[in-house]
Amino acid sequence: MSQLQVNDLHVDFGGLKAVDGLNFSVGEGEILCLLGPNGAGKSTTLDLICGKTQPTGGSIRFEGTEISQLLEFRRARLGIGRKFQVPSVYKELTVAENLSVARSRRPGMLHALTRFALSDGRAAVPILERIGLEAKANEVAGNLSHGETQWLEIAMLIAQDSRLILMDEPTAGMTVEETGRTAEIFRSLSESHTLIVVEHDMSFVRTVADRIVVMNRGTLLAEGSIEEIETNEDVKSAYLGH
Ligand SMILES: Nc1ncnc2c1ncn2[C@@H]1O[C@H](COP(=O)(O)OP(=O)(O)OP(=O)(O)O)[C@@H](O)[C@H]1O
Repeated sequence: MSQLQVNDLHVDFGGLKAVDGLNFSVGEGEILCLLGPNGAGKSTTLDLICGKTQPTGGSIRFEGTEISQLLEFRRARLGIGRKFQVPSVYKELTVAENLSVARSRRPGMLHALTRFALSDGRAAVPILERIGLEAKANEVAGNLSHGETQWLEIAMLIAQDSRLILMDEPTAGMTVEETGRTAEIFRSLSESHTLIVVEHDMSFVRTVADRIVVMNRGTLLAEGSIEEIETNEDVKSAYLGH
């Protein structure tokens, strides 16, 4: 059964149909890359899934629950995490402290830090090992490189128990080495997490994607493997048309 099912999804911004009858699904542990020309509705689709934007019609089911009318924080509690292009890490806190803040879903940073000191200290280690930041646990987040900051944000989503992680251009601004490391992290994460990734870097997509969904004008244009997408005539003309 699919972990996420999007059916006939719509959103209308003052007459502009940014998402217009979109259908697709994602299986547990799958890495789905969302492609499409500028303005196709990819970021808006992530906004609709995480609850940043409310749809004007259609259904989104996550692990069998209809979530399309739930507020963003409720969807986060159910296990949907969104990584934005501008990282939301606390630059003055250490890497481990950032994980502690993410782990505590209750508001209030002081509460989170106290909890970390008392009980959560060791919980951060396996997450940091997975993401390759274990040597940086006590480093202040403001000192991390661009790539490390992005990985910390992914670690924070794992720490807050996100099972479905949505990412918008995660490799933007990364060096070739950081992009390669990010691909390794994604492949390892997919053993336990589902990822939906909007990404323009086709060599990265080729490395990580289990399946690709191509959007155009708010709707699904094509879906399949990288080979199927690259030879699809509708996809070629949609990109050329822009
Ligand atoms: N909050 C909003 N209010 C009004 N229009 C919006 C809003 N968000 C997005 N749009 C419009 O909806 C359309 C789809 O935008 P979206 O950002 O989802 O496209 P995209 O496929 O992610 O494009 P890109 O690859 O350029 O980021 C665009 O025409 C955009 O201008």
